[in-house]
Amino acid sequence: MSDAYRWQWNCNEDKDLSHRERTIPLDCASEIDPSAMDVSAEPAHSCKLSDHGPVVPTTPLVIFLERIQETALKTFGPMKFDPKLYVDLSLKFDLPIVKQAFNDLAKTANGSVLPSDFNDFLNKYMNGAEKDLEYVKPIDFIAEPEGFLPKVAHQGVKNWALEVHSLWKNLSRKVSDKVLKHSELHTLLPLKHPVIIPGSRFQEVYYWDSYWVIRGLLTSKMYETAKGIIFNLIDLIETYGYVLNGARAYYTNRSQPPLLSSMVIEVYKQTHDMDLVKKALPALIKEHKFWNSGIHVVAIEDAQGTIHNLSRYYAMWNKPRPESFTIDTETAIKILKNCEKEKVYREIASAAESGWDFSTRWMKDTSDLTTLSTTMILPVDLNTFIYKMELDISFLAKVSGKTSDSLQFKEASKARKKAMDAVFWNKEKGQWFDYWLDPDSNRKEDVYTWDAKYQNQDIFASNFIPLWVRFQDKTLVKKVAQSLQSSGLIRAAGVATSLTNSSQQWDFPNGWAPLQHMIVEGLVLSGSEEAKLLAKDIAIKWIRTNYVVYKNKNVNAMHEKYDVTKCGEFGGGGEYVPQTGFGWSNGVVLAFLEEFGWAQDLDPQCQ
Ligand SMILES: OC[C@H]1O[C@H](O[C@H]2O[C@H](CO)[C@@H](O)[C@H](O)[C@H]2O)[C@H](O)[C@@H](O)[C@@H]1O
Repeated sequence: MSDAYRWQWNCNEDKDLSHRERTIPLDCASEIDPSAMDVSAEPAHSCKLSDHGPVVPTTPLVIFLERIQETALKTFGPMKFDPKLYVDLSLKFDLPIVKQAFNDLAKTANGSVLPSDFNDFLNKYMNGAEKDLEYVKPIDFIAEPEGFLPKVAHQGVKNWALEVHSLWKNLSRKVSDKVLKHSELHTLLPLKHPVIIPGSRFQEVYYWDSYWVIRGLLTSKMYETAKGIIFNLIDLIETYGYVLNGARAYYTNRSQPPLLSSMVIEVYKQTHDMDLVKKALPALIKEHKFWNSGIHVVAIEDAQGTIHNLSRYYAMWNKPRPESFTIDTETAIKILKNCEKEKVYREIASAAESGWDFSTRWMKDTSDLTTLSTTMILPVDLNTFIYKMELDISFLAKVSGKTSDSLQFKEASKARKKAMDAVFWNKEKGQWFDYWLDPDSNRKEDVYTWDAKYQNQDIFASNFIPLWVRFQDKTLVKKVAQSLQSSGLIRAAGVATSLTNSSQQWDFPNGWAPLQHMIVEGLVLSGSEEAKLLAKDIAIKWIRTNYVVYKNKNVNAMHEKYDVTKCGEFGGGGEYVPQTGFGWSNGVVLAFLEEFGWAQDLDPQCQ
């Protein structure tokens, strides 16, 4: 990346704004003197690693709610404190009125308020997140759809599956008219179509979660609801140029694992809806450009001298994440220089963009979050998703009669496959490894030089995600399946995320529904009998643990993640308490039951 390009990002700072309010538009001009733009007021050379990259503007409401969040922490204390709650509040009056009332509150020297005064203020001037959304029964929900899970013979499992299916009603919402009319008072974004939320603290749509929600909805024969979700995501691309992490004003500075094309393909396979395809295609092409230009793309020269392009996560943000403002501020407290803090904040936000927030996968020191280096890693899974996006766009363009687009994306997919083979694939180990970009590596201009020593050979479930798309090659699948079996990831209740117990949620001993699903589906699609048996074994373990937790924990709830070391335990770790609901877990259980069924004599209890 050339310095000329870097400076474009530091060109439009508004000096009248507070440090927190300064933002750098993506398309600002490049003539301004870069040294005048340094927010940290520290010379760049004094920073060990300084931040580079665009910053998407945030809204005055988000900035105000961050102050509310900080005050709430000081007032109520850290016990059971969830910072997200405060950036999800909406205003009952215009921002200047609410700001004034907040400024008028009597505060102690450390910024806390008498709890009763703060509660009165919140009640008088704010609404809770639940007021922004209305429960809505999905138009295509039927208590027992015709042809529902024909392969499930066990009555107990069938009844449970029907309960899971009925959870779509609990998770279905419509953005309220108040939000549509006065969006400036709400951080919830005004989506037109009904949504399915993950559940609990996640009361808004999430990008990659939606793929597994849709897989479940298809099993539930809820095609219209599935299409509505896709249309909302397309609207986000039309507005922002990419799908946001989630449908909140504070998520506009990053995306999430790009799976929209996969959603469109799955719905198209079931409905053959050409209108959907025609609407989706231009948006998908726009999204492809987002992931393959600017900061998201990296050039790397392989051992044979061929130059490849691969993509990386790179959030357009260098401050604490608003939904975790107090947490990120605390994490970076030991970093003294602003320029280095901004770098840490960008790495944190980029890890959130990866969907794996947080994981030792992105950390130099597995016990220290300030060593997150997300933007310096070429991730195997992201490039698998973009490879799939290229194949999907090629297919969708073909069925729409757009032959030249179809050929162009076919070529792009071939180039990425070659790049993934050259950079990630490790023949000896039978896995694809993330590649760490070494800033000091022998680099010619903007091109990194590949070196085997920068493949991260630690074991993560993501090392096996290409199986999901690369299932055509039977010999390769066999090798990868053997490597998976001996990796140590397959445990009593499913596939672990990694082998490192770091207390981060995207690490051992947690297992996540999307990871189980992509690995299992990849093994099934391979057509190899051995791989299929392994897939079935993982799916049965996963279904059992979901079933037993649901039945035995007295709450009849599906969880966000599970502890895969023991059947019947939900997961933990990370920065918030375990959540229930839960969109993608429901989707994956239904998709597995559709694929594998459940025999009458197969006990769903832990063995
Ligand atoms: O509030 C902290 C973080 O929460 C989200 O991440 C987690 O939940 C998402 C919704 O289920 C899921 O998509 C993600 O993989 C989880 O790690 C959110 O996406 C983050 O941006 C946010 O900082």
